[in-house]
Amino acid sequence: MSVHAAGPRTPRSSFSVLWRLAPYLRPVRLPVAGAIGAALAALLCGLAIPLVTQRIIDGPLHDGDMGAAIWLILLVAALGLAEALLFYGRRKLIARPTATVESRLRADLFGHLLRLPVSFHDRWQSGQLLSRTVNDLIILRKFLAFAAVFLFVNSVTLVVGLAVLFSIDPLLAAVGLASAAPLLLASYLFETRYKVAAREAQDQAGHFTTTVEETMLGVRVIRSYGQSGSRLRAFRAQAQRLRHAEVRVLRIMAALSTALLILPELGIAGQLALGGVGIADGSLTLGDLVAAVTVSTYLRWPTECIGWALAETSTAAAACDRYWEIRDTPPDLADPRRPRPPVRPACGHLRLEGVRFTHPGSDRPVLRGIDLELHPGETLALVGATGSGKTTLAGLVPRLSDVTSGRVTLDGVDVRDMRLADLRAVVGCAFEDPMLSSLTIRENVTLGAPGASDAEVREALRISHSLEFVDAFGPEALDLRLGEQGLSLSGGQRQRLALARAIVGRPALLVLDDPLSALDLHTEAEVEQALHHVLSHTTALVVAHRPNTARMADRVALLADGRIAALGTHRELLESSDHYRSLMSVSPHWTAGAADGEVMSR
Ligand SMILES: Nc1ncnc2c1ncn2[C@@H]1O[C@H](COP(=O)(O)OP(=O)(O)OP(=O)(O)O)[C@@H](O)[C@H]1O
Repeated sequence: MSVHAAGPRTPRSSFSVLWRLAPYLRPVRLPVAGAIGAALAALLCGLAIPLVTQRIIDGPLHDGDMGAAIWLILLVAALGLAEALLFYGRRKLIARPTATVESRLRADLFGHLLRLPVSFHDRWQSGQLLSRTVNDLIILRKFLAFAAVFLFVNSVTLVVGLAVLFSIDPLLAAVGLASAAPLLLASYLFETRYKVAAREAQDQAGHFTTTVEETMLGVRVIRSYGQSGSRLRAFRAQAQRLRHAEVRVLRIMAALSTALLILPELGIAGQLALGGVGIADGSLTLGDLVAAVTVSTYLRWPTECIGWALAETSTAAAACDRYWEIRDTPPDLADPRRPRPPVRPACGHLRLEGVRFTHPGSDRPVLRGIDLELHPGETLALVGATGSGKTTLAGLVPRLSDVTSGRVTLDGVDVRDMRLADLRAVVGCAFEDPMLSSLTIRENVTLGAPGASDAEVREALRISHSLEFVDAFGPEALDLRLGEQGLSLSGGQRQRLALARAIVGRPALLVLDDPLSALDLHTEAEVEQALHHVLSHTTALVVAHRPNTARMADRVALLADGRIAALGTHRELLESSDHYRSLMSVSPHWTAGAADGEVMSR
């Protein structure tokens, strides 16, 4: 089970984190600029309304000229309508580019995840990856569509609004400014706390997703061990932690919002008091006071909005940080700079030379110097105690991991010098855990050989003894979509489909990691018989636990203490190696008969 969930990295300012999105915004800069332009135009319309109101009060209304007033009133209505239309235009313009940015970020993240080594996926919780691929990118899209635009536009609104206030009356403007300044300071101070809380809530959401995902995938085990109650308790505890984290975020936001609400009201009250004195001593007109209060009221929303936008910026920065945490992990299984062309036709000549391997994060080498050669067309069974490193060794051939030192060559070419696509076209793999996707049977089988014809698919299904149960699904069986992870099939059926997938492209080299473990002995023997026919033309490295599989091989390599402890035919090893005999559960006096094919159990 994967367990890793990275914490926040060295804190950096929200803006420097979010700046990394710039390359994604560049291609959509025109509609984004259009949306910002529309928002600024809407702001100008909104700010013009109090100035026209001032004119109406101090002009036509003061003089009793209703004819002139009508035109100005119509202008106010037109400005209001234009503001609403521009508001609509902004939303329409920003929707498509931000959705485009979101989908590009997601595609790049997903592509990167597929290039990251198996060891990365072993360490990371799948729920964390899921929540970063889905939730965090939704947060980023919403930030770009709303908060980022509002932050910019409302900052401009505040500056322009204060300038308008100063043009009406400097004293009233100073009162408005005095109420806005502490708000900006408070917003800045809240930002750091908010960012930490937002990051914690996002990490908790990732843990939560992991729990739900693991529970759904392991529902059979949970039910069969009567663990539903304990899983529910664990789920509730996690939901509680998520709730606490989210409540913390909301509390910080509530405190900030309260400050944002109260201070502008106090400012407007101050303006009314001072304005009243000004009108009384004649230094201010009624129109000036109405215009100043209207502008201040108008500025309440941008002020409030800046606080909200800063909080959203913190949330988005935390999501962005989580996104780049994965993108910054280097894919260690990249294509070489100057790939060597694959040998054509491939012979399947495999050599392991001085191969050593230590799992990342471990200090204990699993393989300590493996030298092994598989001649073209040869089948070699790899045998060893559980945990001896058979799967690890088999995974080095298709480069699921790379050797720590030494090298693996295929037809004389180091596999690290080949393009991954070229390598995987030559090497077919089947593992004990047959991962099937929720695709059709045909798509699952032709995963590594997309051009395979129906006849080739059916032949692979026949060899893997899958044809019978596949045909039982009906005439359109190949187009039948499997349930998630192939759960609508039995374990043995899934293994047989995975085997068909490995052999359908007739690869030059097959790597089979105990792919028949879920079959009954009788079916296994039949599949092996059919496989034997295929393997006579193909080089095969077969991880084997059962004597039947080992007996089918031309040679057997015994892996112990990270080295090849014995190499020979099944019969030779039965005679020469106590360790091999004990692994094959054969007593010494059985060896000759066993080698000739008598029944042995695992
Ligand atoms: N991702 C990993 N990180 C650290 N150690 C690992 C990792 N995967 C496997 N190991 C360790 O490497 C060793 C070899 O594991 P491997 O799965 O290759 O053994 P195996 O011979 O195939 O076992 P089995 O027969 O039970 O399938 C084991 O001790 C295992 O605990």
